[in-house]
Amino acid sequence: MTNEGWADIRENLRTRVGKDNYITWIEPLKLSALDDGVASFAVPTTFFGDWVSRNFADQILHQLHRSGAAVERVEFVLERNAPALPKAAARKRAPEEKEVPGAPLDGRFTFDSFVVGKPNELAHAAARRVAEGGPVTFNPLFLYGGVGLGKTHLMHAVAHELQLRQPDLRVLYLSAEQFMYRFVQALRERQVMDFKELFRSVDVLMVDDVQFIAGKESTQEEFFHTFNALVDQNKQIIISADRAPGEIKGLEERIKSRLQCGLVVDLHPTDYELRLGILQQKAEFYHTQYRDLVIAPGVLEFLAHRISTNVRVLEGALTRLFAFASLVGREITLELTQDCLADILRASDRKVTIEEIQRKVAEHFNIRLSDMIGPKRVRTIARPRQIAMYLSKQLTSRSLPDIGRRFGGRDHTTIMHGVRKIEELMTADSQLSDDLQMLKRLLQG
Ligand SMILES: Nc1ncnc2c1ncn2[C@@H]1O[C@H](COP(=O)(O)OP(=O)(O)OP(=O)(O)O)[C@@H](O)[C@H]1O
Repeated sequence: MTNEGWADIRENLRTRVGKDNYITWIEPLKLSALDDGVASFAVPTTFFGDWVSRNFADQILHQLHRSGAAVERVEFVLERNAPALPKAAARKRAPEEKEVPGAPLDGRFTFDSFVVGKPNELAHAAARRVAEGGPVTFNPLFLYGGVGLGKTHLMHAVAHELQLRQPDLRVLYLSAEQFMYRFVQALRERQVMDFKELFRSVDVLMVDDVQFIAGKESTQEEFFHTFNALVDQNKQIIISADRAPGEIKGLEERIKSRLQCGLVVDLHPTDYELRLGILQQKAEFYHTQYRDLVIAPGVLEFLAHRISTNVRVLEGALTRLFAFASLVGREITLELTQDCLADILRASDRKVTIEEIQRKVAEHFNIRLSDMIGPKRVRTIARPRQIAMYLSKQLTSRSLPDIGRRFGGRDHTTIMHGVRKIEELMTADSQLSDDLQMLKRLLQG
């Protein structure tokens, strides 16, 4: 195989790893040798080689296999050490194949790089089961959870794994938005039959962020038929959304009920241990990149504690921290972390809302949420209401009139009275002060 042959194969990787990854990591690779089943690629730096090896080696190998090359292993060698490829090497043509035109998969989103903890263990186990590619046991697998909790990561991991285990499987991953876009395009170009045929011919269909089609009638209709056709053929479907099927407003009832037919699992917000695990994994990786950087004890723990919004923010913070520390050539201390990430840390300070406070307090005292804003004056209701007023003053930056408005339009003097009452009682009543401590802990995460 020549570098020209490699260039053809490389093109197939473009759709799999995404444009950005392709330009950064795949395009610069030069095939330098193909001997004894080992394909050697010349890379500009050791870090570059490490990264490509960790993230894309499997896919490169897979594509080489598909092209018919007799390769068992790929390796990445520094450019200056790399042997030159003989110019006259034979070239094998890639067999004609009908590709399933899905969205690109991110090569970094694999099961290996997914850290499992209590909040995501069920979703991970379900995704793993599907990735094994055995008989379809639950259809669809419906994954849901808040922003940046790993839904897309898990879906891509399933797709990678399936493609590795069963290269001939037609796996189609795309977002609901892309599904709609393609459908509209097919309508416009009068190619709806082709569209239907394509979507009904896949073995595994993955649709990310399905909430997007809520309220879009004809797209929903088409999605419904595609869904049914695939389920009828016993083809696996994986769907993700930001909330449970029943809670997606604007989604037709018949779709909601179909989506609930299989296994519905949620990714819970991360807990401290999971965040720390993710940070440790990423830091370990960065160490291979910035070998001289020292990270002081306690820094990762500090970040895991302070940044509880989502994993994407956590990752961004660590990337910035390592890049910054390597630029200034200093140890990553707590102080440097606080300086470098001041904006992220500020934005991540947990913001508690009055509604959340009312809900938690109502739950804690076993009263109705509506009583928080209602007129009842009996003590069993009035006292929790005052506690909620007190916590609203303490934990949010809202003014008294503003808090009053959220407590059923009460006057700011009523709120002030409530706050003072609790301050007074709290010094003498240890039960009350325990309740307050616990509620604060619950609310502040
Ligand atoms: N458990 C985990 N282990 C390692 N990385 C994770 C984990 N969970 C999330 N991430 C990382 O966090 C980032 C965001 O994850 P992902 O894109 O999968 O989120 P999402 O749930 O699809 O969010 P959105 O709803 O915004 O699309 C990714 O870089 C992903 O690799």
